[in-house]
Amino acid sequence: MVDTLKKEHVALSDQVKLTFESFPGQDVLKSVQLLGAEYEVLKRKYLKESSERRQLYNEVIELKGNIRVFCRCRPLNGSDIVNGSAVSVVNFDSSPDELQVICSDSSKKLFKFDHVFRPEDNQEKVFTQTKPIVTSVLDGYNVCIFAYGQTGTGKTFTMEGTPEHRGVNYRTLEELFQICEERHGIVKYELLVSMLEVYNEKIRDLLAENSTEPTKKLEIKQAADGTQEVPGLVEARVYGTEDVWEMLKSGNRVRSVGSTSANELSSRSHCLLRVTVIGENLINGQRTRSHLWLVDLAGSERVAKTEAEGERLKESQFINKSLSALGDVISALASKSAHIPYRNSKLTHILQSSLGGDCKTLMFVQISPSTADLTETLCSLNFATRVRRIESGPARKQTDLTELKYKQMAEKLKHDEKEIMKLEDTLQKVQTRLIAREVMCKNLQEKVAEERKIRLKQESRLAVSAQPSTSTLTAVPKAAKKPPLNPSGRQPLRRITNFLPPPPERRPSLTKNAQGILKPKRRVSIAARPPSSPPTTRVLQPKRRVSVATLRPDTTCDMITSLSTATSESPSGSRSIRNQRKARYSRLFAPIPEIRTSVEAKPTLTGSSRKFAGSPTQAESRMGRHPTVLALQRKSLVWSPLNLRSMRISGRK
Ligand SMILES: Nc1ncnc2c1ncn2[C@@H]1O[C@H](COP(=O)(O)OP(=O)(O)OP(=O)(O)O)[C@@H](O)[C@H]1O
Repeated sequence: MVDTLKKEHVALSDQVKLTFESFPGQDVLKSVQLLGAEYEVLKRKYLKESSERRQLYNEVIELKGNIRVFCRCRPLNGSDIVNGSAVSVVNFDSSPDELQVICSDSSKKLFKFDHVFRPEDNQEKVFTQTKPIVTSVLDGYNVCIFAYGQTGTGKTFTMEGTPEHRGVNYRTLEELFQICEERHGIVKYELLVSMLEVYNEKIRDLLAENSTEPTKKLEIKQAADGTQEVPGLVEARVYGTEDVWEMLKSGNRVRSVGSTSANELSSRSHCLLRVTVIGENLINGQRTRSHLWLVDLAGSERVAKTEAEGERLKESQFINKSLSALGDVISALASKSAHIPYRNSKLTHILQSSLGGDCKTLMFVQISPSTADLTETLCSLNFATRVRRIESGPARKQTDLTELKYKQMAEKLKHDEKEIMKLEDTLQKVQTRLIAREVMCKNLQEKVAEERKIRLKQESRLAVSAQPSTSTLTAVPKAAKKPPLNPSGRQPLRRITNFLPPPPERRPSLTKNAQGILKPKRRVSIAARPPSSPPTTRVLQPKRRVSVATLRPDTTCDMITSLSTATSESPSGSRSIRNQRKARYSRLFAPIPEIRTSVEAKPTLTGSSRKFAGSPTQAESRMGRHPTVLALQRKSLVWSPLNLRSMRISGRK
C-alpha cells in the first residue's frame, strides 16, 4: 500500500515538475501587463458609463415626473350586473392616456393621466409601465407606489394580485432579483422585506410571529441618517421570488379585512410592503441603502354609501382622515411647499423618506366603470387629476416660475452688486475730493486769520493816529457842560465813529481814548415825520425813517443821536410847541414809569426796555420826553454789521 502510494507520488511529482520552460516568458508577462492595463481602462469606462446611464435614467424618470399617476379601470363584475348598473360610464376611445366619463346628465368629462389601463389590460401590461420606476431603487433612489381608489375597484388586485394574476408587489421583487442577477459580480445586493399595516392609526407588523395576537406598540422614530424607522419591525432577508411569495401570503393572511356593502373582503387598513435594498458596488466600493414602498391603501369609500356604523364607521373615519393627509402631502410636495405635513397621519409619517425629494412616486387611481359608482369614480379621478395637474401642469409652471424667479433674483443681485461697486467708486472719489477741499478750506482759514491779524493791526494803528482829531469831533465838550451821564463809572458815550469795534483780545493794547472811540455802536432805523410845514411849525413828525446809531444794548454806554442833540439844542421859540407835542405824546405813550427823569438815578428798566437802558434816560434828561426817543424805547433796534461797516467807511472819509 505504502509502495503504491510512493509510486503515485513520484509519478505525480514528475508530472508537475517545474522546468525552466514552465515559467512564463517575457512575452507572456508583457501580455499580462497589457491585459491588466486594459482591464483598468475598461473598468474606468464601465464605471463612467454606468454612472451616466443611471443619471440619464433618472433624468428620464424626472422628465416624466417624479409624481406620476396611472389610472386603472376594473372590468364590470357580477354584482354590477345584479345591481342593474352594468353599463360602463367610462369611455377609452380617445387616446392611451385619456379617458372620458359620461356623467348623469350625459355630459362627458375628459381626464388625462400618465397612462390609462383599460379593464382588459392585464397585470403584465400594468407592470411594464411600472417597471422603470421600481428599478430606480437599485440605483439608490427611494420609491413609493400606492394604489388609491374606491372600495372594490381593484387596489389589492393591482398591488398583490392573485396566484394566477400576480400583482405589482410580486412582479417588482421578481424584477429586482432578475436585475440583481444581471449585475452579479459588479454590484452586490441585499434585499430585505418588511410588511406592516396602519389600522386605525396604529402600526401593526404583519411579519411578526403570532401577528394576530396584540403585539407591542410600534412607533415611528427618526434614525440618525434622517430616515423614518420603526424600531422592532421585522426585516426578512429574501433570496428569491419563492421566499417573497410565501412571505406576502403570510402577511396578507393577518391583514385587517372586513365586509362592507361595497366589497366582501374589503381592506380596512393600509397595507405597506417595504423592500430595503442594500447595494455595494464591487468595483468602486460605493454602498447604497434605499427603500421601495408598495402600498395598498384602504378604500376611499364614502361612509354613507358603505352604510358603515360602529367599528366599521370608526375604521372609515380613520381611513378617510389618513387619505386626506396623504392628499395634502402629495399636493404640498408637488407644489414645492416649504412645509410638508408628513406628521398629520401615521401613513404619511412612515412614508416620509420615500415621498418627495429625489423619490419616485407612482399613484394608481383605481376606478369602477359602473354607473352605480359614478360619483365615487368622479371623486377619485378629480383627486388624481389634482395630484397630477399640480405636478405636470400648474405645479411645473410654478416650479419653472420659481426657477425663473430665482434667475431674476440672481440677475438683480448681479446688477445690484455692480451698482454698489459703482457707488463705492463714486463715494471714494467724493471722499478724496472732500479731503482735498478740507485741506483747501484749512489753508484758506489760515490765510483769513493771517489777513485779519494784519487788518486789525492796521486798524489799531489808524485808531491811534486818529485819536486827536476824533476827540475834537466828539460831542464831549458839550457833554462836559452837562452833568455826568454816567455817574456809575460806565464808559461815556462817544460820537459815532465808523471804526469797527476791536476784538476783545485787542482791547488791552488800545489807549483809553481809543477804547472810548471804538465802543460798539449800533445803527437803527426809526420813524420820523418829514417836515411838511414852515420851520415855525416844523416839528418832528414820526413818519420819515431816519438812521440813528445807538450803543449796543449789551453795553452800558449811553446812546446819543444827532437828532436828540439837535432837539436838545433847538431854539427856545419852539419850546412851547415842543411842550405841546410833549404833552400830546405823553398822552399817547404815557405812562412810561420806567423812564426816569433824574440823570442821577440809575435806570431800572426791565425786559425789552433794558436794551435802551441809559440812553433814553440820559437823552430825556437833556431833551425831555422826545417822541423819537420814546419811539426808540418802543421799537426793536436792528443791529447790522453791514451798517457798521458803512459807518466805518464813511468815518474814514
Ligand atoms: N382589473 C381587474 N381584473 C379582474 N378582476 C379585478 C380587477 N380589479 C379588481 N378585480 C376584482 O375585483 C374584486 C375587488 O378587488 P379588490 O379587492 O382588489 O378591491 P380593492 O380596491 O382592494 O377593495 P378594498 O379597498 O375594499 O380592499 C376582486 O375580486 C378582484 O379580483
